[in-house]
Amino acid sequence: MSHAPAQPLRLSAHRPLTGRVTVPGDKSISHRALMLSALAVGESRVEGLLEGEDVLATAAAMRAMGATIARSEDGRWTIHGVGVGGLLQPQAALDMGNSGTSTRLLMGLVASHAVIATFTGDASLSKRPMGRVIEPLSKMGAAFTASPGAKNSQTLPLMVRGLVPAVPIEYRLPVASAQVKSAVLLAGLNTPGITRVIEPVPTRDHSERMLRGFGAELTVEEAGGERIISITGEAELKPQHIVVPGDPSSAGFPVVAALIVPGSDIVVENVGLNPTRAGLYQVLRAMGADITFEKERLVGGEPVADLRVKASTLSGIEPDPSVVPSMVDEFPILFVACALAQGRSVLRGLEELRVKESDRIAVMAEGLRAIGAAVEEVEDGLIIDGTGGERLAGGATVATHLDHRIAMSFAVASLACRAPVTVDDRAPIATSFPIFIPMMEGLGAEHSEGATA
Ligand SMILES: O=C(O)C1=C[C@@H](OP(=O)(O)O)[C@@H](O)[C@H](O)C1
Ligand SMILES: C=C(OP(=O)(O)O)C(=O)O
Repeated sequence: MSHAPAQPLRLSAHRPLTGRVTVPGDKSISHRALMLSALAVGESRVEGLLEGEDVLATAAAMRAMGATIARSEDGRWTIHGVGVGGLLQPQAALDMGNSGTSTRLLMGLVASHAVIATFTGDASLSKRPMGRVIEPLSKMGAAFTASPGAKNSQTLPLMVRGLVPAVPIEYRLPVASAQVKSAVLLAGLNTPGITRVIEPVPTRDHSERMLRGFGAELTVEEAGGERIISITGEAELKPQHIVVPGDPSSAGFPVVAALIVPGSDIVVENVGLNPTRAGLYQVLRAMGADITFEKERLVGGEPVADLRVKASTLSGIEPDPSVVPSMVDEFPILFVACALAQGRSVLRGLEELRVKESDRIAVMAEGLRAIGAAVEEVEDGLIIDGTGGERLAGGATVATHLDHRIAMSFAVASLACRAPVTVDDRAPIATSFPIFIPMMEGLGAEHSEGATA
């Protein structure tokens, strides 16, 4: 991706956004569906799998370690697993592309298998911290080796040698990270005895839900605000039929677009609203957003609704930091909403945003300022003085730094600018939301002249 010529993107809206759209499947659930199906004995089927580059990296890695994974023409996926303990030695390095989730969760799986795997990634992923999984997985017995001469021993490329049998641990998460939690639980799957993770702050619980769904023995206790998750190892997973709900993180882009383009009225169908993921919608509603949840239902054991969204006058907000884990990937698009709201927004407790695909605090601050927003960057977040619904100047080119959420956030911001914003490279969008541009066009957004290259 980093070697291809950059493909700029410019979106604009000359009329209200209208219509009904469906966002692709949830990225977090899609990764886990492939991994657990690949460890079950027999054939699992997955509907609604996100066919984004990050998830395809997980599929390729699971194939390289022995699973048979096929997509049928109707978009359903079938996976024949190898059984817990049955992962095979991959014959080449596992290329994780841009995907932190694939890397950290798969390191967990490899940690307790008789496998040596080298993990590589793109320029963005190769800067992201892996110490957070190296620490607990080393305690379980895995060995991590950086390339000879590497400046940093905690970034990709890294070679991981699993240990069989691995050692069960009790691990208190030092950062609120579902990826670290999941890495330890997945390592625990093939580890004798009970592996325990203590979560001081709840994070997305898709791993717990799905591990149980596949038949693993997993308990969750709540004590003094903490969650204690225990998994009994050497589990046998039974194949499942999984229906993946739409991704609430992806839905954030059309939702905010409809809120900020005057007169808009749209429906985003089939959006997953697991409480550990739905913080954005809670915060937007508290800002005055007109969002109604229609046809609330359960899909694949996860709460889902159709979101009806009408353009709204938004007020600035200071969300409680406890909401952060439930919307950690949605802050870039929330910053855009805040830049157009009435009054000041104080968004803090966001230090984790600095270690995502880009430093999302710094990159959003720079881009928002370039398009005319009043933004102050602080160590753990942004303070934004909104325009009160006035359009931003726009006109600038913003750098995406191989970060899909930055690209989509500024493509949406462009809809509320006097002159369109040029997003320097649209390619990263394919990691999580390959149909983002046609979907926005379907709602009435347009490519500006000369920007369809
Ligand atoms: O477990 C997951 O699927 C994810 C967890 C979050 O990362 P952290 O665990 O690093 O916060 C999130 O940012 C990422 O997009 C997906
Ligand atoms: C942080 C993200 O993903 P990952 O960590 O899997 O790269 C994201 O999708 O915003």
